[in-house]
Formats: sequence, structure tokens, C-alpha cells
Amino acid sequence: ANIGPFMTADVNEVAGKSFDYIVVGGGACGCPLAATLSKSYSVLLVERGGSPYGNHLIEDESSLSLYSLITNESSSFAQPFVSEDGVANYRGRVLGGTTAINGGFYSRASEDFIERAGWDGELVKDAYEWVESKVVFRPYELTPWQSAVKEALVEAGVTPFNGFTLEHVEGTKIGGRIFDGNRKRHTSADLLTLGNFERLTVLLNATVQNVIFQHAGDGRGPAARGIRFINSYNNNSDVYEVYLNQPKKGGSWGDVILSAGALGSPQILMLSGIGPHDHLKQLNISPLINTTEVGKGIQDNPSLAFGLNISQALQKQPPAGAQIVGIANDFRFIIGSLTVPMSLNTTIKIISAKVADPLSRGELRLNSTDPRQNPSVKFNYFEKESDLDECVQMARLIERAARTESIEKFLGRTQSGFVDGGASTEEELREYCKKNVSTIGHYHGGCLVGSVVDGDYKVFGVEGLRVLDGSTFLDSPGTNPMATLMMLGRYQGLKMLRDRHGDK
Ligand SMILES: Cc1cc2nc3c(=O)[nH]c(=O)nc-3n(C[C@H](O)[C@H](O)[C@H](O)COP(=O)(O)OP(=O)(O)OC[C@H]3O[C@@H](n4cnc5c(N)ncnc54)[C@H](O)[C@@H]3O)c2cc1C
Repeated sequence: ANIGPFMTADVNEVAGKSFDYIVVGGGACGCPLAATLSKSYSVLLVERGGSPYGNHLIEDESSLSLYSLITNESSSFAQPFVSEDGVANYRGRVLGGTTAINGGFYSRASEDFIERAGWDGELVKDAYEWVESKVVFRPYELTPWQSAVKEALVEAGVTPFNGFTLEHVEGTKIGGRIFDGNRKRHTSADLLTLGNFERLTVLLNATVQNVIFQHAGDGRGPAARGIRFINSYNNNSDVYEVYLNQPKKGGSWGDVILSAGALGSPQILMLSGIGPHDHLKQLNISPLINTTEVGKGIQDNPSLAFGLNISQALQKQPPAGAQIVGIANDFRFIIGSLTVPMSLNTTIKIISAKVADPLSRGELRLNSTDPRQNPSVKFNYFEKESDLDECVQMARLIERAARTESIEKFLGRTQSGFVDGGASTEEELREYCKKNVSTIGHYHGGCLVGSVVDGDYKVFGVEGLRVLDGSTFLDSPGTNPMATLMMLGRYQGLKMLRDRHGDK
């Protein structure tokens, strides 16, 4: 259902063909990028998963996170992975990427983030608005629970109350959502409908293995000329290729752009021979460029989830995302509440929060040369002592919010604290953080701007290859990242069109 004329899952329709641009990964960033480039050029978007359309586990807010009860590593649309730290996590494996499985809360980056990134403020604004015109909705009515959460956050000192805003401002706010008024999820895949159908091809169920390079021999680095991919879901070893179009006389080549996410893009670079050579040698991958920084700097925001003590009647309420979020303690903590599944027909209400700017960073390495398998990731939560100090303060904020009158009145019960009645000691909370650190999926980094890619997201040392997704971020933007990732796909697509038109 709803599969556009430009989508196919038949490899034979595209194998051996050439396109002006090849985008790898149809997630938050890849879809708006492919749609934008298709205005003037032929574009192939290759996605390892299937279509999100017609899948109620993706589309219905009342199925939020139900996938966590039924996933498997090799085929489900939410691919589970456990980091070496022992924390369970997910990555989208479907057109729409992680926007098809996330909490759906939408918030722009701060002006400060945009300035530090060196982006053009006007173009950023246009790009956000383009995204918002299609997939972002304002919750006109708060659910009774989210109303209580709003009161509780204000009572806990997360002030001022800012009403509805898409901006990253201190205090408590009603934010945008990718769930519409009928509680139906929209994903970044909807942005493809803003592209030019004549020039856009989307290939589903195809996992990209590596980039094909040509050695120009003119003193410049090797140049990307296409990609190799395999079928995601059958076990045959057939490998297919597609190529970049040869430019017309005097013209320039297009690019291969990796938008496979913080785990996928460093993985494909390494499988293409771009990474730390000593590591690639262990897997018998022929080295191309010794970029030791690939896979480095990957990071996740340490989070805590506090399960509220609720009645059996409330446990029957369906899953639901957040409408309210608090930005607390001088932007250091992001706090909100979700209703998440415990079993197929019961839910629990959690207050969860993340440390917004942790200092600890980790590393991604390959486990195998099979691109269908998860790479191994270690986030090194709390490697830096200050992140643990932050976690303790965040735990106290959560306890304070959980023990407000607003929450107790709504739930009709007194809430305890993380460790005891809510008066846990510093030492107890430190131990608690170490043992119970969790994630809200905002992991990023692995192909950082400045070390793996330049300011135009071009991979250092080679021609015609870019990375554009969360793997390029040093920090998670704003309240949460998807808004800025979708914006960036549009923004960078427009810049690439301008730069190339300028060439002509
Ligand atoms: C549980 C959870 C809840 C979240 N909640 C929110 C929220 O409420 N608000 C918010 O702003 N953010 C949220 N996020 C984060 C946000 O969704 C992600 O940061 C964002 O989607 C990442 O975008 P991306 O483009 O980097 O990667 P993705 O969106 O993950 O896209 C990568 C795409 O590449 C594809 N791919 C990977 N490897 C290959 C390959 N080899 N070949 C072909 N295709 C490939 C994948 O299948 C995927 O479609 C959440 C994340 C999680 C996990």
C-alpha cells in the first residue's frame, strides 16, 4: 500500500544501471537528501529494509515500541543491538530509518549548535520548514497524562513553561511530533513524495556492502564510481553493482552519499577499505585509505528510565509518545514521560531523562565482513567521571518530578525513589547509574566532521564520496536529533545542487 511508482524491491530493475547520485540508506537524512537531489538529477536511494507503509506496528502510535517484544537481529524493521557496555538499543531497518521506530518528538537545534556547525541560518530555517510542511504536527490537545507531566515538571522547577514551540529552549514545552491528529506516524519516507518521481528510484531490501572506487592515477585520491550490494533477506551470495553516471564532456561527477546512520556509515566505510588499517587487516579487508578516525568518537547520551508505580487500570492504557519535554538545569538534562509496553497488552509509565552533553566517547569496530550484521559498538558510558556526576544530578531531578503532587494526584499513589524513599545517597545513586544506565537512542558520531569528513561532508582522501547522517555529529543537536537530521538532508542537498549548477 502507498508504495510510490519510484519504489522497487526487484534488484534486476536497477542492477548494472547508472545514476547521477547514489544515496545509501533511506533514514532521517537519506530520504530528504534523495528527494532534493532528484529535482535536477537522477538519484538511486538504496535501503536495506522494506516499506513502512501499511505496517501498523510502525504507523500506529498505540503500537509504539511494541517491536521491542518481537524483534530479531536479522530481519525485523527495528534491528536490536547490544553495545559492549551491555545496554540494549535499536536501529531502524526500513524506509524511514530510525524515524519509523522512534518516540516521534520533534524539536529543532539551538542557534548555538547551528552557529558552531557553520551552517547558513537562513537556509537552515528554509530546510526545517520544508521538513515540517510534510511530517511535523502540533499536538492541539494534551492527553490527561501528558498534562499531569507538564504540571509535574513545572512543579519540579523545570521552568518557565514555554507553551508550544519547536525551539530548544530552557524550561517545559509542548513540542512538535511526527504523529498526526489521528495518532498516525509519518516518517522521513514521506519526504520522498516532495521529490521528482521521474528522476528518483528507491530500491528496497538491498544491503550495501561497499563502495566501488576507480584510481584516477592523476595524483588525486581514488574516486567513488558506484556501490556493491546484496539482497538483505535471502542468503544467497549474489552481489550486484550500480554506478555513477559518466559526466558529459566538461561536466563533473556526482557522488555516492552514505546516509546509513551512526552504525551503518562507519561500517560501510570500513568495508570499503577506509578505516584503521590494523583493524581492517584482521578481517582481510583490502585497505584503501588509512583513516584511523573512522568509528571513533561515537557517543550515546546516558539515560535513566524511572518506572512509575501505577494502578492496573492505567496499565491497560495503550503505548504513547511524549507531547511534553523539559530542558532542565541550564540545558544539561532533557526529561519527559512515555507510556511504553510491558507485554502485548500492558504498559508502564516511565519518566526518562538523558544527559545532554556527555564527554565520554566510544568506538565502533567490525565483527564481520557481512554488512547485514551489526558492527560492535562501545559507548564507554561514564568513562569520564563528570558524566557520572551529571547522572546523579539527573536521577535527583527525575525523583523530584516523580514525587510531585501533580503526579501523586494523577496516579493516586506515592512514588518511591530510584534506591529508597527518594532520599538516596550520592554513592547509592552513582552505583545505580552505573548498573542501570539506559539509552533513548540518540547515539551519534563515528564519521565526525573534521576528522573523517570535511565541512561539505566529503570523505577526506577520496573523491566523490560523502557521509551525511548522525555519524557526522559530535553532539546530539537540540532536544533530540531527528529534526536536525531531516533538515540536514534537505540543506545539504540544496547546497550540492547549487555547487554543481555553479560548475556548469
Ligand atoms: C528508540 C528510539 C527513540 C528515539 N526517539 C526520538 C525522538 O523522539 N525524537 C528524535 O528526534 N529522535 C529520536 N531518536 C533518534 C533518531 O530517530 C535518530 O537519531 C535518527 O533517525 C538517525 O538518523 P540517521 O539518518 O543518522 O540514521 P537512520 O534514521 O537510522 O537511517 C539509516 C538508514 O540506513 C539504512 N542502512 C543502514 N545500513 C545500510 C546498508 N548497509 N545498506 C542499505 N541501507 C542501510 C537503515 O536501514 C536506515 O534506514 C530515537 C531513536 C531511537 C532508537
